[in-house]
Amino acid sequence: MPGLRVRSERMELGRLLEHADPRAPLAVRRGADGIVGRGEALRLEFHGPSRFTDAADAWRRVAQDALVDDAVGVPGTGLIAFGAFAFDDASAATSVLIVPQVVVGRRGDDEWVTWIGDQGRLHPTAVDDVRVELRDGAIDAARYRAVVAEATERIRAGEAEKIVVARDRVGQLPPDGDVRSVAVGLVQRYPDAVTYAVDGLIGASPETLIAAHHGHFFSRVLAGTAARGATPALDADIAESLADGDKDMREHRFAAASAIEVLRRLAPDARASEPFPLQLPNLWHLATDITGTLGEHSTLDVLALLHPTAAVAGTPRSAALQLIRDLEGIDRGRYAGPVGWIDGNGGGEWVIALRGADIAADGSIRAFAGAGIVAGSDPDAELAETGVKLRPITDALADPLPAARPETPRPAERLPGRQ
Ligand SMILES: C=C(O[C@H]1C=CC=C(C(=O)O)[C@@H]1O)C(=O)O
Repeated sequence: MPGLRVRSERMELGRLLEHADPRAPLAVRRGADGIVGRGEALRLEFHGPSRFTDAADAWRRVAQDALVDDAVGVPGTGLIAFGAFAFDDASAATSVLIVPQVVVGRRGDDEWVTWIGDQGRLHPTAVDDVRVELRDGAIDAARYRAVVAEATERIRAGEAEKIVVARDRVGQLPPDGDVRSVAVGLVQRYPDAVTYAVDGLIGASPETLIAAHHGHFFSRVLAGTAARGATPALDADIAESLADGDKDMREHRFAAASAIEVLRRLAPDARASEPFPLQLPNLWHLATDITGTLGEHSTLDVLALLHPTAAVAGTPRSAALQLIRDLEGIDRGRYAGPVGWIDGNGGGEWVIALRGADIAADGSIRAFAGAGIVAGSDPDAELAETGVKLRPITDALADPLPAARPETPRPAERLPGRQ
């Protein structure tokens, strides 16, 4: 196959998401910045345990053969692919790398368009509203409480120290529903999160698995959660007690340790912050930031080792993965897998596909949210926590284009025992 011809040039753009395909948007956005793609110049699919290493090898070949003329030269210009990967080695879900026919992007003051091949056209169209209500999926509230109780039993029995178990909600996109409006709603409400839309997977993730540019990387591990307080004083107390709390800190340390261990193997100079409370519009998380020098490693090579961290699987990893299969009893698909983009040098940005949903080709929607279970976890509290975590995608589907950003959390969503 002849190499892809890629050309990036500066161009003034309007609203980025208006350039995406309404039914199949490709986007990775944080606030005003981000990249948006349209069309497919190349689509590569992967399955099974070797999906990351197969993707890394295939991508190296594509990048080697590409003819790139990049007059802009900032992260996100030149050859890029959007990607989304299944959570579990045994998943039936397809993992993909998609090179669009056209990419538009903005980073600070830089705005550009990238043409891949000669089929791409700019075709901005106004974003339409779409409204979808989610309902119970395979794991309803009662079943989730039972799953959490069973997970704590298994932990007591010594089968694992931490298990992240999830529940699902489902819905149906109307024919010709404009999926871009969901992304717009997420960008508006969660400007500091990464809004992703790749091959039907859509959400606003606060958790960066690996972002690497010019050999330097950043990773943010999140685990340990509390809903926001209704007043500033309560909110400050909640953040403080989250950082002082034994259960959440244990839950966090398992996740941070799993990422630090892998990243130090790849980058001996990797440095980790102390855990700190991170404020999101709907909740607090405990966060650890890790930075260092990645050298020549492709971000896909990193994903092969780093995924799944104990923020989404558990500790020890293989025992937790088997327990997740047994206890949840459904295929997570691409929920909690890596989603993001990669450039021709292997740099890019991958977040964990959290706070979102997967929309299948027939319009069926499945949203997931999970919680880390350790000794002492309470089923009611974990159910409430997953309710708060489902809120970004639930709200974006129910009311994608709010006139103004909403703020304080709804009282019904406050987590038991915290306020
Ligand atoms: C598994 C999810 O969140 C993870 C990330 C942050 C905090 C988490 C927690 O406190 O349990 C989870 O580890 C999810 O949002 O579905």
